[in-house]
Amino acid sequence: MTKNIVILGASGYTGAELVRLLATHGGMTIVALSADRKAGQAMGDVFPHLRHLDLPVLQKIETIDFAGVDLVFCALPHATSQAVIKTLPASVKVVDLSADFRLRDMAEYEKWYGKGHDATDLQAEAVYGLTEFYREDIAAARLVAGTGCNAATGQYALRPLIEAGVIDLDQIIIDLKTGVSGAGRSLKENLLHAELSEGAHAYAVGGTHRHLAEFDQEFSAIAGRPVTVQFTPHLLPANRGIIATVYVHGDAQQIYDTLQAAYVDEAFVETLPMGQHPSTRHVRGSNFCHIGVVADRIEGRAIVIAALDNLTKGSSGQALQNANLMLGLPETQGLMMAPVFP
Ligand SMILES: NC(=O)C1=CN([C@@H]2O[C@H](COP(=O)(O)OP(=O)(O)OC[C@H]3O[C@@H](n4cnc5c(N)ncnc54)[C@H](OP(=O)(O)O)[C@@H]3O)[C@@H](O)[C@H]2O)C=CC1
Ligand SMILES: CC(=O)N[C@@H](CCC(=O)OP(=O)(O)O)C(=O)O
Repeated sequence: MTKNIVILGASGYTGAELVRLLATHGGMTIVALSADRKAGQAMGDVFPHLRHLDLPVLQKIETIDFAGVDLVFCALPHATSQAVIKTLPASVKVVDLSADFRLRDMAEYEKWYGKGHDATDLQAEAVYGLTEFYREDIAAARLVAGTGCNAATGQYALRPLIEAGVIDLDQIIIDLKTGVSGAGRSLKENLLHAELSEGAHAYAVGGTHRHLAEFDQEFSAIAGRPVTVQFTPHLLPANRGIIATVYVHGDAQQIYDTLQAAYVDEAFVETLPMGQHPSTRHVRGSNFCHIGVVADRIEGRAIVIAALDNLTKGSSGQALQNANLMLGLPETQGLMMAPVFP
């Protein structure tokens, strides 16, 4: 018996990526797909790369019957997500891809997202969705909050190092580059080809990116004291992929050994041999995160580089990994595809 699945926001990038992943999963059946402006259209017309699949027509959320549904992937914008999830039957498990349930401190949510939370009771039960670090809680959860894609990349590089106490907690710089699909499919002037191609630029400079709230929350919890990192994202003229170059103070070999030991049994997080470093090209379309460590020429400093695909390990792949756990399926089911290269 396969599990009955609904994808809300299926006409967006992460929703479409979920459909792509579920096409070969084998243990989940899509029973409904939602859209807003594109409701009424066939998924294969909205996304011709999915044309070969036999899929339900896109429909408005309010017309979906959730009886018999095992799990909902909610790939809606922030704020819309919480308004919808709080109306779902309590029997339905939910993996939310938005930021609505990531932050435990509601004052922090209001500070970074500009409005109060409308589902604080649900927030209190939500589990943060970075699978490798919350595995047991995720398996038992009804509601899992997918992480920010930039936030995931930085955390894979840093969490084991903060936990092991092998880096200076007050000297962490995350310099991150991301492809444009992280911004979603809606039309925005700053995402036009002419604004993006043939160049790269920083954004949210000076500690203003909302994923800092996730870094603050998670790193401070691990360290048991406030940890504030410097973080600057850059937009690349690429569709998929995130690469974070993280500057830390600590012994490079010890840093390497710590990361290697932390991830040696993980199916999706690969620590490259010491001195090698990753590329977004080698994780594209896959659920893998590659991590590399290089000693800096300055004694006592190291560079840790992490790369993943924002639409797989950074969102939809992570969401499916979590859903597998929540539904009692093998964690890697439907996710072991090799990256697309070149
Ligand atoms: N893109 C990424 O790499 C990542 C995204 N996320 C998060 O995942 C979520 C989805 O992102 P993404 O797929 O990129 O976004 P898109 O903008 O590509 O898609 C948004 C989806 O939500 C639907 N939608 C928008 N407004 C409403 C509404 N008021 N009521 C009902 N449906 C609505 C859209 O329908 P329609 O188009 O038909 O109007 C579309 O299906 C967001 O919260 C995002 O922050 C998280 C990590 C990474
Ligand atoms: C390229 C780009 O714009 N990327 C987005 C992050 C995408 C993501 O993780 O989304 P949410 O946190 O919104 O869910 C950004 O940096 O704001």
